[in-house]
Amino acid sequence: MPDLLLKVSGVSVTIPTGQGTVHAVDDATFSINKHEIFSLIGESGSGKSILGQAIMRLLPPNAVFSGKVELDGTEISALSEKEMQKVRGKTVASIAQNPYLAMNPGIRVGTQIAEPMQAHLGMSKEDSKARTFRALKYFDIVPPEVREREYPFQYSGGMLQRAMVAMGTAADPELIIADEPTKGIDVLKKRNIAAIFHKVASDGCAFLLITHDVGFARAMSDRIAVNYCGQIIEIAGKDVFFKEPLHPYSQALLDAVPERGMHPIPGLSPSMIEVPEGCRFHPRCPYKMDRCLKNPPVVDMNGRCVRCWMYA
Ligand SMILES: Nc1ncnc2c1ncn2[C@@H]1O[C@H](COP(=O)(O)OP(=O)(O)OP(=O)(O)O)[C@@H](O)[C@H]1O
Ligand code: NI
Repeated sequence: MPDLLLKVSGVSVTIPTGQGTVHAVDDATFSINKHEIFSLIGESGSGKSILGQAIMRLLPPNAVFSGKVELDGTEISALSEKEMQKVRGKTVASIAQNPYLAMNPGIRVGTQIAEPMQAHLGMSKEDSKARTFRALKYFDIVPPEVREREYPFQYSGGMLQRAMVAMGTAADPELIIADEPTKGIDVLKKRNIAAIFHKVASDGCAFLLITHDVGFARAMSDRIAVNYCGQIIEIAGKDVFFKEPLHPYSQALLDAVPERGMHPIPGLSPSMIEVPEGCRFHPRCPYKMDRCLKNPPVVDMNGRCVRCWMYA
């Protein structure tokens, strides 16, 4: 048995708004093993980021959470906010999407990297400084003694991105949640990010990658989960998934990537407030049957899961 790290069981999140209740996440169930790179893909607005926020306990204040999240045997969804603060950054860290927003422009980069080590690992200033030097060198931000003292505006975009990863990994977390790490960056920088993540992963850290960049997910992941309209509709090993996606939405999603002819998915993305009854994909599905108006079961085929009547 692989070593279980994160277990998410029946997690749902709703957010009340002036227009109605947003069903952002519905019944999310999956797990991530130690050292594993697990990607959550799916179209914009399908609830990927909210699921990441639910795990980190960083949801919008009015969001309503239910379900259970366990990390390394601890039920983190039941911790007090104070206890959760100790977990955040230490056991599970997130890497923000936009380094320009995530870094404090008025504080030296070295100080920002050292801070989580002092806060979460109780390291002395000297030790954290030595580790920061190592981290800067590790991520090719050189010379460290100069770069450490610089402010974010003195960094290039790529360097800032690497500094963000250095910040996220400074306290040696076991799991990193990276939401859209390739958003708005060019192919070359994307390769850099992939290389950095692989490097961190090979040192034993697991990843939850949240992305609608199917190519990036393919290059990075051990396993893939597909999100549609707030629900995970398929979970599979990367190779089998790309060879033979089972859920009709997964098939449509892969047909929509440039390498496969960019065939658009027919129909419109559903509302997250008035979600379709039964299978949420049925209004757009070419294989629709009568029973698709009822909630489909999650069919488990030796660890490969698909939420679809065709396989029930
Ligand atoms: N603070 C909020 N208040 C109300 N609704 C929200 C809030 N944040 C997100 N939502 C809604 O929750 C749903 C899921 O949003 P989420 O950001 O998780 O999607 P996503 O899959 O990450 O999309 P993207 O790929 O564009 O980042 C959307 O319908 C969104 O409008
Ligand atoms: Ni998002």
